[in-house]
Amino acid sequence: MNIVLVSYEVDPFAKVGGLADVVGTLPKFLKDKVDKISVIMPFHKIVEENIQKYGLPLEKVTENLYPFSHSFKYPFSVFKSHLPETDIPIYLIKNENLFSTKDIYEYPNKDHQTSYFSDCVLTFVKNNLTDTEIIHINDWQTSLIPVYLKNNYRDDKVLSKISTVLTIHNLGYQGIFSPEILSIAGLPGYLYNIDALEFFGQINFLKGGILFSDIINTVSKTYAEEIQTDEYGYKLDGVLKVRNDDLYGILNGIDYNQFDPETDKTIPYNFNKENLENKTKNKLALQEKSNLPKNENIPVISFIGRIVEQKGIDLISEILDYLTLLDIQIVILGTGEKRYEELLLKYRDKYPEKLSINIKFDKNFAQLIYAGSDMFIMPSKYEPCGLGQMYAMRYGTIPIVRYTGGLADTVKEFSCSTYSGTGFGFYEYSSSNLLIEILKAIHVYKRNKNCWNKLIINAMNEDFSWDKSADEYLHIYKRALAKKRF
Ligand SMILES: Nc1ncnc2c1ncn2[C@@H]1O[C@H](COP(=O)(O)OP(=O)(O)O[C@H]2O[C@H](CO)[C@@H](O)[C@H](O)[C@H]2O)[C@@H](O)[C@H]1O
Repeated sequence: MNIVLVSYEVDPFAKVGGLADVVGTLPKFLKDKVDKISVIMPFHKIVEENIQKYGLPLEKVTENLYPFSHSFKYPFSVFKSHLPETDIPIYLIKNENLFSTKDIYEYPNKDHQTSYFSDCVLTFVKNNLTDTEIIHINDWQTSLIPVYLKNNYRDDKVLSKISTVLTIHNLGYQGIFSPEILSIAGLPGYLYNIDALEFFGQINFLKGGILFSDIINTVSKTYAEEIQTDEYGYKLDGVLKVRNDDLYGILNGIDYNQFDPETDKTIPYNFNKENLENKTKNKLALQEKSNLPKNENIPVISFIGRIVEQKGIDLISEILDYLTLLDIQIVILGTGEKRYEELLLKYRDKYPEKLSINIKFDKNFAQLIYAGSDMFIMPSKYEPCGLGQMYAMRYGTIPIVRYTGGLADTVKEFSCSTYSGTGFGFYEYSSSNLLIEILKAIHVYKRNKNCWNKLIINAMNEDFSWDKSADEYLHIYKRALAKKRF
């Protein structure tokens, strides 16, 4: 089986969120189960910096290629590196003008950029990766690939043989643009049709991915169900229901080798279940780095993520005034919507002894937070899978979540009477529910140390490694090969 994964983000070449972790890790776990696996992504500006930072190789594979169908007849070149500590090739598609922004999602005409990229991928595959059997695309940015395949290249000797799998990491982002994009992208006008890419008078790239991919999956079982409902479907629930037979939910894993508190070189003190004193030392280091008073008895509650409504940031901001009355400290790391960033910074100025607000992207600081906090909050409005809660548990930090999507599939409600479970959670999306769960957790932390320590052990005993999920991907790849939709 020869597989090519295509993504806009791949860790460590370019990372904004969880998509990069998944595409940067999954191939490592599939490598020994398939004949060949490679990854393709855009050569974003940040990639050059990260290649140097991580000491990765870079060689030019080809240049002066032009996309077959796209109306932008700009040449592109392809460079090759590999995923760290593996021989898995990653091909980087380079065009000076289209992938030049500092932030990878900053380019003003994203429809031009992503459609150009999608057609370049297929041009490169046809020229250089002719034995490809499956293209595994991720999210709306790469969703035109199956659309090109099933419409423009259905008679092509190489490309017509390829099956496609689409992973939806977040249905909230769909790539909706004006209909002119069809002719710019060199796609047939008949696709402006309710049974194809038309979506309330516009063109929806993700809808194209859903309709034209052979198999679709999302990143947890619960989210796969939720997106078929009006509440979570973002107006694509009907289309997803049509594809219900080909829709799977496969929980993401995390890289247990890279994210291991016993060996992680990015944290000051390594620890394990038998040596939790070192977790406390990380807590003191975290307090120092966060400019908070150093005191191991004050519970530290953290949040890491994109500061957007999806992550329940509105709930957090609603209760900050109340939380600061308690004997706790809060550390927030993230970037996102300006209005929330500014609001959080205002609170930080009001309560500098209690709140540490860090508006930046910093992978090493994130590791210190996972290792040094006591509790990790993720009160998401919706959460396809969520990786933060898994990293937190791996580092003995107790998740407090809203039971939705992957959070419902990974966090088990803790009970002090049976000493079972791994965290705390609530169902109805409200700030008072979040507050109640935080208060419950603080109560256990302060009043019942035995119970809290058991909770830490339970969380650290969970297994979210990729092995099982990689087998499930193998299964859907086989199905995709068997089931080509024409
Ligand atoms: N400021 C910052 N500094 C350092 N690190 C930061 C950071 N902000 C975020 N991160 C890191 O980015 C990742 C976020 O991953 P998540 O899965 O929690 O959310 P995201 O919404 O991006 O992903 C989407 O895709 C993934 C993958 O499928 C799904 O799990 C998820 O539900 C879906 O919303 C984590 O590794 C986190 O540590």
